[in-house]
Amino acid sequence: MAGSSIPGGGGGLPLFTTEKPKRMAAYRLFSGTIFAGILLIWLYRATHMPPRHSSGLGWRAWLGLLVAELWFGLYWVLTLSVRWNPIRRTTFKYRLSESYDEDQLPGVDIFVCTADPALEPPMLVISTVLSVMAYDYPPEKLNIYLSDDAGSAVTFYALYEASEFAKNWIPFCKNYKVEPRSPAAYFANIATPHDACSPEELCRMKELYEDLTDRVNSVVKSGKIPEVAECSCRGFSEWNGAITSGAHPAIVQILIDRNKRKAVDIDGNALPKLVYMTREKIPQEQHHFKAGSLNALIRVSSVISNSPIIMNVDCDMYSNNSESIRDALCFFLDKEQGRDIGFVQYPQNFDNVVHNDIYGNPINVANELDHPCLDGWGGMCYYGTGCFHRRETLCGRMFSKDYKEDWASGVGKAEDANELEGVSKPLVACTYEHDTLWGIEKGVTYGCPLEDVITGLKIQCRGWRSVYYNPTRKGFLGMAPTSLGQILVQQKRWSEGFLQISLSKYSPFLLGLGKIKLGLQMGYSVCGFWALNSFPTLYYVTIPSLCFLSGVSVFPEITSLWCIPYIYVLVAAYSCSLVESLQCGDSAVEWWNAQRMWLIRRITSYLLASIDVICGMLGLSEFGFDLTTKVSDSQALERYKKGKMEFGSISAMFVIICTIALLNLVCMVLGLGRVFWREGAEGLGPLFLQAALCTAVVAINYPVYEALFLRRDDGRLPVFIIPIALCFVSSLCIQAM
Ligand SMILES: O=c1ccn([C@@H]2O[C@H](COP(=O)(O)OP(=O)(O)O[C@H]3O[C@H](CO)[C@@H](O)[C@H](O)[C@H]3O)[C@@H](O)[C@H]2O)c(=O)[nH]1
Ligand SMILES: [Mn+2]
Repeated sequence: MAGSSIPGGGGGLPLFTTEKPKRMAAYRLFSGTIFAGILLIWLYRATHMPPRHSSGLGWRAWLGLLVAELWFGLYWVLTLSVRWNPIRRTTFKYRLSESYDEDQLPGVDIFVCTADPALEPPMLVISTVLSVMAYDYPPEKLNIYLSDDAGSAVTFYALYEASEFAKNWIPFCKNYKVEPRSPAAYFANIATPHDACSPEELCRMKELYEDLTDRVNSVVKSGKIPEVAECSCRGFSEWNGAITSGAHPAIVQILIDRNKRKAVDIDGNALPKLVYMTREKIPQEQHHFKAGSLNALIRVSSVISNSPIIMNVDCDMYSNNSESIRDALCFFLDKEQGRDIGFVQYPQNFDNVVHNDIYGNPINVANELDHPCLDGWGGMCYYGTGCFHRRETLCGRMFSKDYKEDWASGVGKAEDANELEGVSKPLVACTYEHDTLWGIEKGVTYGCPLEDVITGLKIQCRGWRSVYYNPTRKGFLGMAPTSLGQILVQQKRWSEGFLQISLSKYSPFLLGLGKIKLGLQMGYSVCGFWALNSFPTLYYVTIPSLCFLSGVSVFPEITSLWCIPYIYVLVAAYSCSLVESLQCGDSAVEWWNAQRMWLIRRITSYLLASIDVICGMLGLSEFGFDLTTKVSDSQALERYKKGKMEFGSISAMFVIICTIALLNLVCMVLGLGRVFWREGAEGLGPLFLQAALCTAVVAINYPVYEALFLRRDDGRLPVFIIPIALCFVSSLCIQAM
């Protein structure tokens, strides 16, 4: 069957629509007034410079603040790009099924990546695998691949158990229209049996799941594969030699093979194909982390199923909506508007964040505003998980007007599983990519901690559009890290990756010149320059406070008219941000917590990221990928639920946080004391804005003081950090006085 034999969208009707919200004019006007305020602030700074040889901090502080305020203002202009032009997409799945028979739908290859059975428990991994196996989609068209970078027999065992469990789980999901289809998530939340499902049926399923959990977890604990399993699945024989996570041969095992008679569920329906893969690893060869495994998956799947659509998820990101494939296809298969759509990205949402999360994890504003704006500029970025791609796009194809996708390609390959395994193995040998374009022009790009974003940008520069789709029932739910240390490490990886991209030849302004819209280039740069916010922010939360301590005024006096732009810009920008958060579904507390996290991230993760990028450009360091752990101990979890910040193991970043928190506390107390003691309330006039800034920094840092002085649990900050921080604080204060 040729691709062209498939008819277009619903008898000519579009398979999706795009809407623009009204009332953007008011917002744009409002932004204009803020910008006017920013201009006035710049003007004030430029025209009120204290004389050069004035005493103390005066003019040097002034100059620094000028640079900081210039940066903040320009950065704010960048952020307008992710407010200017939001759009909203709606799909029509019924039209898709009206115009395509089930057997005309394209094949879909789904990739799941895991890298460490200790940080990513096998039960978590297989729950994700089961959730994507149970998509509402013809199973003959569905192929699931698990890449295990650790080459762990235990993970393989878990996948083998999952392949057996799927025979019960998939019909259960489909018969009773269960949501979500990750068994872990489903059984964790279920209060009452599903309407259509009898209590006995539910009970039976639950028992099967509990048995599965017990078996897998006991193997995880003992590390020994049961003999029964070894006998019934020949794949285990691959683990005969000495295998470690850093050194192992290539293994490809097809666990469910549609050509086998056994590969049906308990109702006799076909099961999706299920493949386990681990790339060959030897210590002296680069393996390129997740990007490397995705490229290996692209090659292996090209010989086993070669579906025209590829979707990939992280192992902790289960499918929460069984219709996501059909939704995504509404974009690709729309005859008029779908031809140049290269990928469809779903938002990242989290399953494990609690209400009023202390880390401000809910990223509703990003999901409800920033991303729809990127989409409005024709290019949501690729976030590495929860994304549907055309295989061809991912493999480097340029968009051209006469390109026609062969949606029927790949289906029904009838080769023997043993043969396919044999053919695939050499494709994932660690030398396979030598002298090829893999990681450069083909597949996911190497050499950057944000391989996904750079890959997405390149695809857009090859002429493809991308789409952001955010349905009411979330497509995917993942796990957010719930300790401060973990979050800061993750944020460092991201901001470092973004900055690296922005300063390289792949910068959206260079690579995208003339290929993507200016708004999109700016949109990329909002995250692209995250890291550079560190220096001005650090400056802003130290120098004015130190000046306050020593009585040097660096802002206009409260009675001066020049105060108005400062107050207006601050009040307007912050109230706007609060209103946006509330509108997008965050609570006020979450907003406040997110502001704190902004400050903390900027002075820690972003700072270290900037330093690392600079060192990297000088050839002094190389990037690594610190995996985010998906397990947390039960006490830490309790503390998280109670809204206590979890500091955990000591890190240099915590020293910075404490230093800033203590510095501002000292400056606030001593500074206010000095003013009132020497000059009384009037003395505050010239220093009012500084006092307010210093007090705001103190107020937002409350959880830090709590963790330093008040808490006694294991998640608090270790006491010995206080003298270290105080050393820094006192030396700064002495210099300022
Ligand atoms: O050598 C590696 C390292 C990681 N992974 C997998 O990559 C995924 C993401 O890793 P994780 O530690 O969970 O990182 P996060 O910070 O949570 O991931 C976010 O950030 C990454 C880029 O930094 C993106 O690739 C992810 O999609 C995005 O969810 C996981 O499935 C890992 O198993 C590998 O397969 N091989
Ligand atoms: Mn993750």
